[in-house]
Amino acid sequence: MLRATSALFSKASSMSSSLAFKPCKLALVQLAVTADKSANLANARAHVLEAANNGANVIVLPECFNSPYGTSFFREYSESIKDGPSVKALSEMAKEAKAYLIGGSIPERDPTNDNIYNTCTVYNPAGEQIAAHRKIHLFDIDVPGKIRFQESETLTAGESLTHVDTEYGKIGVGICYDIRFPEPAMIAARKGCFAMIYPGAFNMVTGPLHWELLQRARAVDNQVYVAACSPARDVTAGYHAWGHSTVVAPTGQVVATMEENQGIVYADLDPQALNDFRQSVPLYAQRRFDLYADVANTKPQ
Ligand SMILES: NC(=O)CCC(=O)C(=O)O
Repeated sequence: MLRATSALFSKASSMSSSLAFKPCKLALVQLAVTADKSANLANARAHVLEAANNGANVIVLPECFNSPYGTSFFREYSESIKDGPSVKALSEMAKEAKAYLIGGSIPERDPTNDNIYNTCTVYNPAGEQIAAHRKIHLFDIDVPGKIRFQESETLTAGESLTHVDTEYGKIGVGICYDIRFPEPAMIAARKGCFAMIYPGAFNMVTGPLHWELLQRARAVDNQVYVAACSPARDVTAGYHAWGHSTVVAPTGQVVATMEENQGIVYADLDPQALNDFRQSVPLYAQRRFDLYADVANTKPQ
């Protein structure tokens, strides 16, 4: 499904923030993930090359694409992001595809402290690892009778925000539950990122409620592109991913999405559309940080 960004926002005015970035084609690979790590890597490679053959310049894989998603699997599947088999495969894929690769996430074991992180590594078209984002908000929820998941049983949270320079412009990266927190997306946008990209794996309870809503919220709040890339749903697995990998425009409109099966969704990211909307609705010139700069020091009551 592809919908064009509305022409409603094509008028320019002078009070705005405009971003210089180059158009690019984004591909989200909604991968079918199994318990076989090598098979997952081979499947990822085939889909990354397919996306590149179809003209994608920036290709995204899902959260936990090389391992089943579950706290009992993270340590068993974990590996180093310096020289483990998954990062080697990702680097080769990016090089072969001649595209930027936002490599979903993998369970990372840090050999210096034995901690396990949920980590997204990013590669340039030469296959060089140019960033690593460790999920900063761990997915710990308990919806009685519906879903309880506690990443913190085995994972450690990351400690930094991630903004990646590419030849198309700067991209902010988060992982799944990170999207629930507006602040990292806002900071990324203010630092000049034109897109926030989230490998993610929502579930059958919160997916229908919030997956698209959160992407649209982060996009419209910050007037940036937002994309979230899920694994395909596997009803035989312990965790049933929602699927529905989606791209949202800076207007808040869904420009590309899909259902729950394995596949690739594409979207053209266009600086003109972003800048036109920022000129029509000039939030960046209108913000009142004099009234709400202190939000981080305001304790919830
Ligand atoms: N893998 C995750 O972080 C899942 C997040 C999720 O489902 C949510 O509701 O938030």
